[in-house]
Amino acid sequence: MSFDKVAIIGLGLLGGSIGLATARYLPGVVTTGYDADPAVRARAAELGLAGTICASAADAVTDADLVILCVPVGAMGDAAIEIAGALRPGCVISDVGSSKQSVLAALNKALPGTTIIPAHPVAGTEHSGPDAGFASLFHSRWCIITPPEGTDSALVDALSAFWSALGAKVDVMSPRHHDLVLAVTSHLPHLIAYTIVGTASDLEEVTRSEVIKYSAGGFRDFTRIAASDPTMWRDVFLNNKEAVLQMLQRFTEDLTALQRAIRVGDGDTLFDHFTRTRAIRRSIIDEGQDDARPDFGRGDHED
Ligand SMILES: NC(=O)c1ccc[n+]([C@@H]2O[C@H](COP(=O)([O-])OP(=O)(O)OC[C@H]3O[C@@H](n4cnc5c(N)ncnc54)[C@H](O)[C@@H]3O)[C@@H](O)[C@H]2O)c1
Ligand SMILES: O=C(O)C(=O)C[C@]1(C(=O)O)C=C[C@@H](O)C=C1
Repeated sequence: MSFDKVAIIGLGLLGGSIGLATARYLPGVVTTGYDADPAVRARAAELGLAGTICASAADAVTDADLVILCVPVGAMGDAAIEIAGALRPGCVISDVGSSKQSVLAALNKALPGTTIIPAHPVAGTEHSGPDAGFASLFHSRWCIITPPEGTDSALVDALSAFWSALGAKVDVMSPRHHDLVLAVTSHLPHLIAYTIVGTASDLEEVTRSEVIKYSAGGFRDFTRIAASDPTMWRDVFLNNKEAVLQMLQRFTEDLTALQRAIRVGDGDTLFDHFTRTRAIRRSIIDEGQDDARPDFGRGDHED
């Protein structure tokens, strides 16, 4: 089976990119879109982010066989409540949220008896809004599908095929495991970036203009991440609290160990640690997981 009519709720970076990618790679699929913000709906219509931009969420989902919620994770429940009475029988509900356990719980609560198959394309940039979307966002990126136990495998296969058609590589895992893995690979790095950029801007002996003027490679990369959408990331931390706190505890212990090595002049510990982390970076590149596109994530891309 495959999905012929896809409704996209939330037309920012992710929703817009899904609409553009569907038009490009699945031209036979009909798309509808809705965003709670009228200005976003108007811009989405100008940019052609979906075939039809609807005036209500209920209108957008009426004929859909797949609905993808592309709103901040804290807004998933409300977005689902808005479409509850308008879904046609057999419609599959999915999403793109960065955390999965709380989203699944919110969707189950709002849409009892509906087939819910959460997903998370691990692809994005620090930009948000309808102008940030582009069709190639998902190329060679992982999309993690987290079906609840007992989900019809034909529907999971159909959702996998949809994401593969948009260029993604698909993996399936439990919502709980997803949240633990992403806590260390995505959520903690964002928290660290938000912290270090804030720390640098609060220093008394180093002026803010010096921080901006002398921000060489390392700090500059942190500022890119720290420019990510505040609403999205507030919601991620509030919704993946336990896994993030678990990883943060472990990180703090490891940071303290390196702090001690610096204080006591233990060069071997520092050297061994840096050698191990360099090997991890090299294996990411060997697996083709590095951004192949020059300047990807800095606002420039091939579209
Ligand atoms: N930005 C990334 O890098 C990235 C990557 C992967 C997944 N995600 C996830 O994708 C989701 C969307 O993120 P984004 O970057 O596209 O955000 P975005 O800010 O670009 O777009 C979100 C849109 O949702 C709309 N919205 C909010 N509440 C709504 C509601 N109840 N009904 C309809 N529309 C509503 C907003 O008006 C906004 O236009 C989030 O859950 C995020 O965690 C983001
Ligand atoms: O490249 C970036 O700007 C991102 O932060 C993208 C990123 C990530 O951490 O990898 C951010 C959040 C998402 O849920 C998925 C992808």
